[in-house]
Amino acid sequence: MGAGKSFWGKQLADHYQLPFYDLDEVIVQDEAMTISDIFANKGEDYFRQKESNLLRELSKQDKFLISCGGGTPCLQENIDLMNGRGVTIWLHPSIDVMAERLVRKKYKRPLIADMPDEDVADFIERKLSERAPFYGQAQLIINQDDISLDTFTEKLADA
Ligand SMILES: Nc1ncnc2c1ncn2[C@@H]1O[C@H](COP(=O)(O)OP(=O)(O)OP(=O)(O)O)[C@@H](O)[C@H]1O
Ligand SMILES: O=C(O)C1=C[C@@H](O)[C@@H](O)[C@H](O)C1
Ligand SMILES: [Mg+2]
Repeated sequence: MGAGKSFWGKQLADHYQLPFYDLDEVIVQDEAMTISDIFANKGEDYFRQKESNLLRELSKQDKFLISCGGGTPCLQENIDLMNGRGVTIWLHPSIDVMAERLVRKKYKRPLIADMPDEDVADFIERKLSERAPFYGQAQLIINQDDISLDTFTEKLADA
């Protein structure tokens, strides 16, 4: 959450002229509901199932770029699918940078929407340590705060 997947995914897809899918946005359009409303009305399990189904569906295409959701890779079959279909990148800025971004857009993220601002950094740290075994299976890791499109294109050229 707040790592910059949606922010950079769109720019990278434009750069490489690839069809772009922000998985969260695809879910929102398909359900005609915000993510917060899906969590509240249909539950997280429903969201996770939908997320996995749509990932599988979108991955049938030839060339594409997906910005997944923060929880998408945390199901082994999802990270296996992503690694099998292409290049995966773990965007891993510092916790402080992510917390600062998320506090501004908390309402969009049901996992933190009702959390006091001062608790967000601890929550991210906890989530990251739970999720690192999955995120760490990505083929490339970008763990700097100041990055540009060149940061990606240089890494991808070597991939
Ligand atoms: N390098 C950056 N410079 C400035 N703003 C940024 C940068 N990266 C991300 N942001 C902003 O930070 C916020 C969070 O980024 P973004 O939505 O891309 O995260 P995400 O990884 O897609 O999170 P989620 O897992 O919740 O979908 C957005 O408002 C985005 O515009
Ligand atoms: O980190 C997460 O579990 C989430 C991140 C967002 O991308 C959304 O998929 C949703 O808010 C859940
Ligand atoms: Mg996103």
